[in-house]
Amino acid sequence: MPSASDIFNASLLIVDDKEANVLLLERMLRGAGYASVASTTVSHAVCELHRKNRYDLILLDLQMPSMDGFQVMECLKAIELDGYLPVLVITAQPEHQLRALQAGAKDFISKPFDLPEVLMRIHNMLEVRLLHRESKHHCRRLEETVQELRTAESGLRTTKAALSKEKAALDEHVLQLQRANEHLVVATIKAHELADQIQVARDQIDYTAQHDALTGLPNRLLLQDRLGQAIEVARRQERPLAVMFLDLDRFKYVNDSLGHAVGDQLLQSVAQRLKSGLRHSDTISRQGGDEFIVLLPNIEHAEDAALSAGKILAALTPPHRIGEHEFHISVSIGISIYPDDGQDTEILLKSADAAMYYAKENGRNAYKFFEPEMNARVVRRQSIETELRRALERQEFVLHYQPVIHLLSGKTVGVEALIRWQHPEHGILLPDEFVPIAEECGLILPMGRWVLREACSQAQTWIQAGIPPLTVAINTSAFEFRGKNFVENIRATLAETGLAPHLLELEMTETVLMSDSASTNSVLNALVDMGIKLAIDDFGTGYSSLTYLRQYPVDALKIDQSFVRQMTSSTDSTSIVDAVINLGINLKKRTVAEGIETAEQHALLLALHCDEGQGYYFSPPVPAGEFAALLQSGILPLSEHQHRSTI
Ligand SMILES: Nc1nc2c(ncn2[C@@H]2O[C@@H]3COP(=O)(O)O[C@H]4[C@@H](O)[C@H](n5cnc6c(=O)[nH]c(N)nc65)O[C@@H]4COP(=O)(O)O[C@H]3[C@H]2O)c(=O)[nH]1
Repeated sequence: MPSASDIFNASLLIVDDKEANVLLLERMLRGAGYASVASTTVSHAVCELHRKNRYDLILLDLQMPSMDGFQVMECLKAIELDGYLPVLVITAQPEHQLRALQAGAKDFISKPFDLPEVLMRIHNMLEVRLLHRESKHHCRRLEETVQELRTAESGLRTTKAALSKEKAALDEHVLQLQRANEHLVVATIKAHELADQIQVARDQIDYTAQHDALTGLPNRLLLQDRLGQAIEVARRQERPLAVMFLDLDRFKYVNDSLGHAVGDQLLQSVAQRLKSGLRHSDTISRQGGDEFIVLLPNIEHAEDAALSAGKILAALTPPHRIGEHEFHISVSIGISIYPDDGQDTEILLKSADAAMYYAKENGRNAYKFFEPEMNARVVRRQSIETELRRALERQEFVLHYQPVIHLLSGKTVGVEALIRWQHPEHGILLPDEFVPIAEECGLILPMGRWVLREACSQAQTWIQAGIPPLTVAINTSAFEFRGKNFVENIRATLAETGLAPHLLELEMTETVLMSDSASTNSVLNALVDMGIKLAIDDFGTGYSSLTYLRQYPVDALKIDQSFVRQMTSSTDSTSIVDAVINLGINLKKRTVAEGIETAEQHALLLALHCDEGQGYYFSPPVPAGEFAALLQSGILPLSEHQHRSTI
């Protein structure tokens, strides 16, 4: 098997006509440790570059002007004479995926990018590529040796030495191999065994190319093949078949917080359970990441697929034990049926995928059959992604500001900046509609930098207008936090805008802190050394582990609004809020309640000694001008001396 260093030293070429995409991929690959990454935006140049450099992997965009990805592949075929194209195509159009595989590409990644998945696909493909090359090399050597034995030529002295007279006729040889300045090596070689070994190596190559390295399940290439065949059979026999798209619920959370090694073991355990819950004739494949596809070729009615889906949900219910951890992981399943929901592989997979999103939205751990209306959502999501790319350039983002109130004094002590997208057709879009998509396709990084600069310069503008300094809080996604120049960018932005570091607060979710790596520690410490404040957002909804609270220099805990909302009706929620506030008091961390909407909630939080709060009760998030007017008119009272310590 190729070693990790072989893989990370492999040569890669990125081909995309869009500079921004090239930069994003380059940065991502270099960040992941790949040492040799080249790129071009000129599709005409690819064949010449490959002829010269023989890349181990070419990441090829399909849609390029003048010479598209399909034409590039045709040209590469003339160079790769053994027919193995080391090409991973990148496409935003699902209808191109299968066509690209048929044209010789070995795999595809879809836009928007799912970064961990992209890295995993590249890693797996390089593993297969290098293994393929290594095996080819061995095959060639073995074939040469067999040939040499047969002709006993090329400077090697071979002695046919039968072990016994009867065996003399057999193809067993003793080789004395001696090249200039080398020791004599004596080897006994059986030609028929060599031939067997060659066959084993070939089988191994085929197997590796068609199976997922982590779980041993068929990969997407083999699934496409089997699904295509199953559709043919179903068409001839006029029978239905079912495709199930499975996505693990909250797997990213496990992977991000406990690391890839635990995530990998969990995926293996899930694969095992899936196998146990289905028939031998069914194909269970892993598509990459936490996505699996099941093909049920032998069903009588759609209801049979519902039975299988029910079995899968049940098989995954018992906890998975990984080392000292015990995990409960559920799955959302989308089901499409041939011929009603699609008559080819592509449409069936797309329909199952769309249905899976509905299963997720409807509470997870469930299955849903495809319905035609589900397509609309997928189309909207795709259009949002395309438009998101242009939104930054067209300056369609704005920040709204919500005051943070010191509960005891009633004074405004801070402000949270929240992004909005002024969409030319859909009007104002809230972050839940586009931030997750921006995270998936990497746009969260430039978007985050814009939010930081805009919020800091706005806060500084208010100070210059004579408003007493307020702490401005911004939301930081885990992706931004892990980005390379995160700390440097903040330092530069503060210097540029002139905002004092102690007036900036970064809100992050617990996931960021859970990664427990040396780099998390050093980034947090660098921020604190600069004087920046740190707050944990949505506190109470994640692990809320006491270990990291002690370990990291966090200033504030923001109590999730779901608890605040239920406080007056559920004693459990009140107990949780009370516990978080006490934790804050004991660990000397500020507590900030989110989503205060009523006087009753306000009074209860005051009684529980919560330090600060925000919510519609005081003010919704409003545009910058309106926020300044609320302060200047005294509707939001200000304090000359901001006090932000715990009560
Ligand atoms: N029902 C109710 N809601 C209230 C009340 N008071 C405030 N809210 C809403 O609660 C959310 C609080 O923000 P969050 O928990 O940080 O949750 C934020 C944050 O995680 C994320 N987000 C917002 N802006 C950014 C940004 O600039 N960058 C990143 N990475 N994420 C952002 O999107 C989430 C949602 O933001 P919004 O839609 O603006 O939703 C905001 C805010 O408008 C209330 O009294 N009742």
